[in-house]
Amino acid sequence: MKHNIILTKTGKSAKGTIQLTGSKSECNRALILEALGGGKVKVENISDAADAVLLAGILRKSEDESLKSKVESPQVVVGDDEVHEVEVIEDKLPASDSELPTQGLKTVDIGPAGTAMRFLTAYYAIGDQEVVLTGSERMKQRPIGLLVDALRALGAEIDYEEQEGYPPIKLKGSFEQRTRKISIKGNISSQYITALLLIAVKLPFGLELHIEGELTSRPYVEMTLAMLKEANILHTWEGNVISIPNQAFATTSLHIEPDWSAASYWYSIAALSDEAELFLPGLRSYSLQGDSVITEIMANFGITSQFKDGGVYLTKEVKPIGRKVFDMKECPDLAQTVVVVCAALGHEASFTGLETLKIKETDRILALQTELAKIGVKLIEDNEVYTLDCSQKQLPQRMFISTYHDHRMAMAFAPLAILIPELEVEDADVVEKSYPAFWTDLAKVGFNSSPLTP
Ligand SMILES: O=C(O)C1=C[C@@H](OP(=O)(O)O)[C@@H](O)[C@H](O)C1
Ligand SMILES: C=C(OP(=O)(O)O)C(=O)O
Repeated sequence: MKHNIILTKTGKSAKGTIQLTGSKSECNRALILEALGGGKVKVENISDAADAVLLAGILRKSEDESLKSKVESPQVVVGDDEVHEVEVIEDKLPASDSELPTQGLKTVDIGPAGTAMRFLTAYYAIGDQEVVLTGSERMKQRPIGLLVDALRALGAEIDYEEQEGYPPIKLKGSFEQRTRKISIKGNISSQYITALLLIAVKLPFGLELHIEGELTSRPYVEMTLAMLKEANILHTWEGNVISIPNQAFATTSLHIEPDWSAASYWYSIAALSDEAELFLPGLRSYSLQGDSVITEIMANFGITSQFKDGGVYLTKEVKPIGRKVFDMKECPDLAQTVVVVCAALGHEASFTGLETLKIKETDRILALQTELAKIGVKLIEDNEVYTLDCSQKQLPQRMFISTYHDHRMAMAFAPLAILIPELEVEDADVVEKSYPAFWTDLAKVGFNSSPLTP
């Protein structure tokens, strides 16, 4: 059932301390490494993001007490209308200390979790059990063909259950490595590349991965290699070739940093407020997450980020907005945040690097265009450059935001409640995918969200 809320905000200042949950991206990688690590890799500060909790439930022992409250339920609601079930044979989940998946799952429903879908595809491809991997209706429209082709070239047997190139897929559990050298296009999703890099160390002959053409979302590949390095897995990256030999994991604890993509909504709140004094504990200036670039982007909107006391302080100074062009290729998950802030402030900026947005939780370009039209703002494409036209901008007294099963649509538009007296947000639970505490955190700085009774 979808729950809409009415969001209002008292005053135009935002002051408070917000403890963000762990990074979904870091956590998903850490969980795969934990599962492959033969008991050597531990994960600290697991994220509350529903996508990560779901992945943990699939990969970890069900008797793991520390996770029990989060993973025990056989059904996980993950931000859309569907309830995704993790189906288990023999009532047993694969043990975290198993080196490769050897028993257990028959059908795994990963819901809307794209990163987890891609990582599990590689993980099960080299295992020895037959697994059907499926997901939400949207997941069945998100391409996986390039990753499947790469895994098949390595020696995996994978079939499509419905549409060629898309989930659901059947992984046969009969891997025999044919080659160590494969190539993959880099401009569709970096998640395919990360998926291959995560399993590389388990390939008997290792991996030599050639990235063809442009690499999108590059910081996510760097995050993967940095986390592998924390587990003592070494690599070389020369030109467009990344090589990882077969190696053993060292005993490691991977500590998950707070989520910088989630932090971006606090920057947006600060940017739309007259006054802001926010503290986000745990965030450091050096981060594995490329989305920490939000500090630089938001400096253009008068937001100062000061790193001290083990976190970041945000303050706001009203000043003219400097930058006109924003390239989002390395930080696609920030695109909605920055586009909405510019639109709300009537700043006619241009955006590049938005190509991958069409294949995420929804077609984010179309979703942005549709919702921004409600405040009279256009997002116009010309040769892959998207420019805001704010000439007809008009903020209404009440606005309804459609969220399209996309957590980032809800979170990017929510700060508009600072400027619009009543904001109705569709399907508020959609935020659970990456930031379940979003609405309760907003309440700490004067937002009020009340459920809309049908
Ligand atoms: O590897 C990751 O953790 C992610 C990579 C990015 O995807 P693409 O590489 O498909 O752009 C990003 O949008 C996603 O939210 C998380
Ligand atoms: C694109 C995203 O996630 P995923 O691809 O993991 O579904 C996201 O969190 O914005």
